[in-house]
Amino acid sequence: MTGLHAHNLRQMIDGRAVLDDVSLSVTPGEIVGLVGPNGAGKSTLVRAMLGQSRLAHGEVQLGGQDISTLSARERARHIAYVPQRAPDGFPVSVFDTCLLGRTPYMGSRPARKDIAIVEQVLDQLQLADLAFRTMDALSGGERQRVMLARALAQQTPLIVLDEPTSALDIGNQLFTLRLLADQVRDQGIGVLVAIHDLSLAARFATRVALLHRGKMLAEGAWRDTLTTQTIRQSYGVEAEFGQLRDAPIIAPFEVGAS
Ligand SMILES: Nc1ncnc2c1ncn2[C@@H]1O[C@H](COP(=O)(O)OP(=O)(O)OP(=O)(O)O)[C@@H](O)[C@H]1O
Repeated sequence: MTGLHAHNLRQMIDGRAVLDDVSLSVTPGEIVGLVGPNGAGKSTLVRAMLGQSRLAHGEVQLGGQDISTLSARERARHIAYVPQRAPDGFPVSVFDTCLLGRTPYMGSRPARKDIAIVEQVLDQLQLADLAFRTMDALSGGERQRVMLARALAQQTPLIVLDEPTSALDIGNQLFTLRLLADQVRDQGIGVLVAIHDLSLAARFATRVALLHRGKMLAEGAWRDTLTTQTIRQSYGVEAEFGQLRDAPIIAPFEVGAS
């Protein structure tokens, strides 16, 4: 059971279509970058793809099965989710928060293997020094990195992340995207990441999907998806394109272009 496929999703909120005939897939070995302006429907689509939404139309399939027919435990063995906002104010240690990622595999208590995996992930994310701090005693960026650690500890073939770099400094943004790219290359996992930074999306995503007002405006290689015209239409800005070393740079210049 691997690929995640959303077919023709339509979701209504207060009589308005917040997702309108949206299809999107993520399969092992790729990073799909989901971009679009505020309110475009990225988080709504992410939640729908996790099987958490009531849809007016369409279906989400995980490995060919309707995701809504799978138990929470089955889903959690296949998809790890990093939410947009890490919950704050709960006095649980970083270590125990990451251990929650092992829940889909655990009985009533963690096995030695679960502990070892959490230790390894905390080392990998350079969070070992914070392991016994409680989540409510962390900065916003630290909490966000712990949520990523929890997802990695889940060891799933798919990871879905909703703006995992929004609270991170530039070093940790790069570290996070590189780490995801390495996991895709070395472990063959599939990643769906909603992200605002178009340069990072273009640089790290194997495919980019641009959502605008609940519809999929463009999807494919970043050069085809993120064009002067699609950025103008969706974000209302004039963007300039450049390249530094091998990295594409997409910078907004003028507002009010739509
Ligand atoms: N519970 C709700 N009640 C009413 N409207 C909602 C609700 N949840 C989401 N919406 C609306 O649905 C639309 C899509 O929201 P969503 O959070 O998916 O956007 P987004 O692309 O993730 O935005 P952002 O980049 O700001 O995080 C928005 O117009 C939002 O106001």
